[in-house]
Amino acid sequence: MPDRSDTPLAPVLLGNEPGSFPHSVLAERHPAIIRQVRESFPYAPQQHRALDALLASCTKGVIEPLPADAYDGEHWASWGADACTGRTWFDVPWLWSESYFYRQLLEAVGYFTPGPWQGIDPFRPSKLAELDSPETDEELAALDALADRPADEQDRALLHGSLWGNRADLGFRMSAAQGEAATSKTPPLVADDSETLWSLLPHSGSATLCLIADNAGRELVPDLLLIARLLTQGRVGRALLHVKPYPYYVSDATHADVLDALRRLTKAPGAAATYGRVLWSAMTDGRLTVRAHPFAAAPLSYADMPGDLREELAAATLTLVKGDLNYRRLVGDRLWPPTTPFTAVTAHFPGPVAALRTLKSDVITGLDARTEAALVAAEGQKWRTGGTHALIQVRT
Ligand SMILES: O=P(O)(O)OC[C@@]1(O)O[C@H](CO)[C@@H](O)[C@@H]1O
Repeated sequence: MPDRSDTPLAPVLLGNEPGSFPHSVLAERHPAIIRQVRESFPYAPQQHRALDALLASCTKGVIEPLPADAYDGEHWASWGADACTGRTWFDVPWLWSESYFYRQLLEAVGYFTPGPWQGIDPFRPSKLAELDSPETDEELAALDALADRPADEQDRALLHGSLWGNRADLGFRMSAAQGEAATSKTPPLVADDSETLWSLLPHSGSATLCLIADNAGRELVPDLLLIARLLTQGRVGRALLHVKPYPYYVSDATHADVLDALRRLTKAPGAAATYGRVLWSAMTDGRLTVRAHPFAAAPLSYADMPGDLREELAAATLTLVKGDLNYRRLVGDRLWPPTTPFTAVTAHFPGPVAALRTLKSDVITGLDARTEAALVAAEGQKWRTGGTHALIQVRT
């Protein structure tokens, strides 16, 4: 396995280059998210004023500190707040800027302030709409036909459901054209280590799986279906589902979203309800546990994870890391040459790890030179951010 120390560090992504994808997220997507949040609930004048102030700060101003009594002030101090405060949002690491934006957005709507708005998720209306959509009905109905297929086909379908479910993230839809297909000249999967993934989960009933979730709604539903399948097939004996401690990156899953998705499954007709019951009983007997570690919303790479989380992930047979943002945190939010070995940039991870991700940002590693050349020849650099390609990468 290539060692991390053999791999020169690539530049950290910043948002200060006009025309770049990170710049467009800070300059266009964040103001659009503030607009969306204003419309999500009848917020009071002081909340609108706080949103005005955040809009001014994040587009034309500098990074402001959290309130002195913020419950997580110490976390943010240890995550680099002092070094970033007073600088523009465009000049600090992009990952830091984005993560802090969501923290300040929740501050503005009173999510952490004792009172009637405490704990009200500004993104819940859009998450619920997605869960209630006809597309979700169709996806769940497809489970009925799947039940008659051979076991390995069912495994594969549910793995791919979880993988491509990552395309359905609500923040991403604000800036990407929907429905674009990968060109016929380039494969939808740019890397596929799924055979290795399955070999790590034999039918022994003894494996522990950690799944680090990404989005709620149409991504979390197939993630839960995959967990149910792995539990019923004995490929996994115990599963830990890691979600965010508070609403984040528009549609990221929280514990409340897990419960909404689970209720959606148990109330559905046909096979979907059976999956729902499997998950319900696994939660009640302790085979499926939901975790919301503060580090899940940290603006840092997983290389910097704290000891308690490291210990938990070290004990897992496999950790499945879902989505684009988690991929950025797994390999480091850097402009790596695409052929940089995935095994080298994930050498820090405490145990076997698999990334399931659709490509929605510039960060990419682990491609072979031929695949990269074919992608560039067909699409320029659009394949990196368009969400039309995906990968399954494993480090054992
Ligand atoms: O993690 P996810 O939901 O797959 O994607 C998150 C995302 O939409 O947000 C970031 C930009 O804000 C990008 O990394 C990525 O495109």
